[in-house]
Amino acid sequence: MSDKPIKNALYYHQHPKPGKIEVTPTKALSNQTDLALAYSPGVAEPCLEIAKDPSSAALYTARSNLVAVITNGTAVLGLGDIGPLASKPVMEGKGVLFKKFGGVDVFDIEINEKDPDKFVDIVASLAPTFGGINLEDIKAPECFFIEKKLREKIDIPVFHDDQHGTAIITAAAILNGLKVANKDISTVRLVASGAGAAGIACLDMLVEMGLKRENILVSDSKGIIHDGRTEGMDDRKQRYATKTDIRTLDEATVGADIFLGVSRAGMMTKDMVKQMAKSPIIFALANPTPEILPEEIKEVRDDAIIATGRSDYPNQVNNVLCFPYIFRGALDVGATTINEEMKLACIRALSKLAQKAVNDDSDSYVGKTPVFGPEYLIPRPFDPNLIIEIPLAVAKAAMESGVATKPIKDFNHYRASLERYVYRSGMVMKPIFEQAKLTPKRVVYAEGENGRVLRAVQEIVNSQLASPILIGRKKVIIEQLDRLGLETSILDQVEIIEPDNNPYFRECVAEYHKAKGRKGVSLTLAQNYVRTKTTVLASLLVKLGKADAMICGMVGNYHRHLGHITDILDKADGVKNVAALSAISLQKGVFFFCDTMVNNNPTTDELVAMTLQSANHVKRFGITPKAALLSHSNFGSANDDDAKKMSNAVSILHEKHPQLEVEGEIQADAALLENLRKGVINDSKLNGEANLFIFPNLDAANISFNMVRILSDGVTIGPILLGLEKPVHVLKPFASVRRILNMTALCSAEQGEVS
Ligand SMILES: NC(=O)C1=CN([C@@H]2O[C@H](COP(=O)(O)OP(=O)(O)OC[C@H]3O[C@@H](n4cnc5c(N)ncnc54)[C@H](OP(=O)(O)O)[C@@H]3O)[C@@H](O)[C@H]2O)C=CC1
Ligand SMILES: CC(=O)C(=O)O
Ligand SMILES: [Mg+2]
Repeated sequence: MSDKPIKNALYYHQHPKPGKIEVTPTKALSNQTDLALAYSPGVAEPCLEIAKDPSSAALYTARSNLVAVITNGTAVLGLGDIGPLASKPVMEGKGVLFKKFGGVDVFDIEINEKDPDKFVDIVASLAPTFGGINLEDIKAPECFFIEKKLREKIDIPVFHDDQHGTAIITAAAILNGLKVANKDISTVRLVASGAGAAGIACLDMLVEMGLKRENILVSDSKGIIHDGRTEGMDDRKQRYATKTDIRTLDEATVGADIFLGVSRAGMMTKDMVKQMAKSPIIFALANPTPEILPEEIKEVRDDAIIATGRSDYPNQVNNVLCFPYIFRGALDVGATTINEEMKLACIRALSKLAQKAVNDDSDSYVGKTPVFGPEYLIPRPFDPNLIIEIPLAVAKAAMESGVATKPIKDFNHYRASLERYVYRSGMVMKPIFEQAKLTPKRVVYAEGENGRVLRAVQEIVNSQLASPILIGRKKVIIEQLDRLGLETSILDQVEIIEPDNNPYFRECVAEYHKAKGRKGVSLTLAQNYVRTKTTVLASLLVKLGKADAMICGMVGNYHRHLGHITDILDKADGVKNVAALSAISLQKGVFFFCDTMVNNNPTTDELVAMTLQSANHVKRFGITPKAALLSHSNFGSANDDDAKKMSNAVSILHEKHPQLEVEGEIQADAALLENLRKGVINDSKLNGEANLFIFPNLDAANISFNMVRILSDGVTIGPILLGLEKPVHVLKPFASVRRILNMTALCSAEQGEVS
């Protein structure tokens, strides 16, 4: 790695506050009564209940959803024994993944103790706090002893992620790789580099799946593990000590079908790759730098099936595909352990999920459906099916194998409860990103010198979400990239348009003068605007077809930007007015608000139009729109003009668009709560909870959205500008890098002609 991405990673970890996680209370503590319940005297009641019946801790505390990620820092990724303190970013990272992907709460615990007996005692003594223990990055062979002892001592699931998580994912991906290569597990020859925690566990699992022990050669830091070797051996390595004259990895790879790297960076060479069998399966899983990089393999073989542990290559074989979900399933049934049956269920579910990706029409997410094959052996970490299918399979296996203390009675209900995690994890943008990568557009950024824009552009270039065009001074952009620790090489894939040296200057001025000449803008003034107002220039580039979409608003006033844009760009065909749609992804789901930015007091017709436009946009997220036209009035309970215009708009929508689930005029609580709604009317066209709120005026929409945004910890998207001829979005000055990325993806994902 050069030091630029490293600086970027340091910035990420440092801002907006140090680290990656925090602890958030789940109960209000807002008055004297709350205080008396949460703390003394009320807190004594659950304490006494738990003292009487320990299982009631699951009812009165966070224990049953709380997992400890525990390490002593002796084998941190492939970085070696860097100690417990230095391992903390990895452990916090595991915590984030547990929470984001599986809804599991985590305390990361870094223990300064290498003695295995003492370490076991410390961890075992923590069991009352947790519903499960996830051991992480503890070196072999101590990790085997530690895990075994802990499993004997405590009756909550103990899982060593580097062993079993890695083994589960690797087994699923190798089974699928063999299917793609059309090879049989019982006859293939495998060479492993690494016989530590991950290595031995992967081999044990593959043997359980049918790989012949005699077809395996393993190498560690002392060379090939062979019969009679004594140096650096332990019981587990001994099981893979083969009768062989081969002593080096180089010799071992001749004719091998599979290479499994769970050791260190750079252990495999191109020469080794060359001498492997036809369609070799090469899993270089060391983190952060694999045993060999995919591009090096591709230089010498075009038939290799490749996986790494990283997210920037296809086939990320990483235990993140396992631990959030296996724990989710285990915790949900109160499993006392994670047993072989649960691990096998996880392997089968993972492998099936990837194989299912064959033109799968059932996928409710729009955008590219990955197709099972050499570049897609295993689901991707953001696959929303993981949180549904894996815990279901694990929970069933726990029940069938008799280790579930809280068996699930209704699996349909359980499935539905898992679906809610999909939105919690910010996966709402997934279909948009997938579509964006298929149809990347030329997106022009009016504030191309802005630091957050440049950070976003780095990711946009890396992930090929769009072809960025930056408006700004090249010299300043380079200085900014350097200051921010970003790669200046991204500029190879970015077009820069300098306002003072603009190759389209004449065309832009002519176009602007055409639009504004009869509105008091002289030719000289037009020249001045094109040179000095970057939003004007960006809009002109879109108008002239030099860019497909635009993003602005990092500096200045929203309406001033919007004014410049609407001076130049037309509305889409048939559209009367533009409007802004803002979304927020909350624990309960994703909710859309319209119009949060543009129209002060929309008319009935404008409300109808914005409901339809918003509903179309909601569908782009793979979500069925359920619209509510909100009011202070509930189905005629008030009789003023504001209530009537909402009611009239709903009548038009019911008549002309009967397929749309829409209701109103309706109060916000009745829009969200079906029971409340049913108490007023019994023929509602809206089922369940509304997710698209259309407001009677700008004040109501803007105030409500900002209130929800600040009072919740939701991920916000937007404002999405609806109704223009081209995708153009005005952000707010506080827009984060993530927001810019999301809005860029929306621009690229917009269907329609690219000029
Ligand atoms: N993609 C994924 O999901 C995962 C990847 N990993 C990666 O796998 C690697 C190993 O992790 P883990 O098993 O936990 O660590 P361990 O420390 O338990 O094992 C490391 C293994 O690598 C071997 N090794 C170290 N240096 C060399 C060398 N120069 N030549 C040959 N072998 C060497 C060690 O040999 P010896 O036994 O002689 O010390 C040992 O067998 C790491 O890079 C880690 O990031 C781990 C878990 C999950
Ligand atoms: C992924 C992981 O757990 C590791 O590399 O150690
Ligand atoms: Mg690890």
